[in-house]
Amino acid sequence: MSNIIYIGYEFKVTPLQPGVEILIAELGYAGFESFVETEEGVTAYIQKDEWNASILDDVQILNSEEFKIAYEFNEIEQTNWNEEWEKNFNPIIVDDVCTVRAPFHEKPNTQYDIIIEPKMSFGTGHHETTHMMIQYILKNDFTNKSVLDMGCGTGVLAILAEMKGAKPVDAVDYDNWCYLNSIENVERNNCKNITVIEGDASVLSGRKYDIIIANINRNILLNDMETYVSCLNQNGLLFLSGFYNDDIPVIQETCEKYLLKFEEKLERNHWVALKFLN
Ligand SMILES: C[S@@+](CC[C@H](N)C(=O)[O-])C[C@H]1O[C@@H](n2cnc3c(N)ncnc32)[C@H](O)[C@@H]1O
Repeated sequence: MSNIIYIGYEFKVTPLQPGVEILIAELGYAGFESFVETEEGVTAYIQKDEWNASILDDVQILNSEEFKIAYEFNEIEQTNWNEEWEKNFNPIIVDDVCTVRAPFHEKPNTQYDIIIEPKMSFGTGHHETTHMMIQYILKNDFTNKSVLDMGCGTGVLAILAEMKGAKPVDAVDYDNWCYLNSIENVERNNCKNITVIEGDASVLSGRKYDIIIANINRNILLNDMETYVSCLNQNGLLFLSGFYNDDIPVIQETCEKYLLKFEEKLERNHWVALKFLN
């Protein structure tokens, strides 16, 4: 990884909160991979290969009158992500029962302890959508269920699914770096029932699952919904996240078109996660 070129954006944000929190969420969905909070705002990183000149066009907070945001960007060669993460990645605890932490953090007392070497993949539990998907996995029965984690990022949701008794579990991501990072994290957590697959919805043909978890984004979910539903067993569950409250009608309408039944909504900071029954 050491020779990958990144573009680093240094944002100065006033007022700092909730400006930085909203900005990070929006940048994550624009394709930025990692964030380091600073005294004045946040520095966000994206691989040069993923960057384009209109990368910030959909980041709405930049046009908001509530926040003053200035930025500059530079090309950088980042060589020591571990050191960066060690300084900036705190463990998170979900509902007092599940900790997501890095290998260098102390072992917690929670029932579930997930160790993630986050490097550059989305999925440390810090994002609202990951947090809500963890909550869904914690409160639903995964024992002996076949599970698909679509858009697995670090593999965190697949790992928790296995810890909750799911098997077999497929973890799919189209990003090569996420694919490799998920394999590492699956091994690090001694998971035995997870297969990590590199690809998009086209790799799903012919596969069947009792539960599908997909934390991606509105457009990919809408685009691939038909495929997901075709892979879902009767009475199977579909958990979706990666979109905002405002997106619920279009997501729900698409799910209902494929005869899924809406069951539950979770919400954090305008982000939502939905549960559907087949
Ligand atoms: C929002 S992150 C979620 C990561 C993790 N599941 C979590 O909950 O934290 C979305 C992930 O989906 C992957 N992704 C985006 N579009 C995809 C597609 N069409 N097929 C497979 N993976 C995709 C991205 O590479 C990214 O890792």
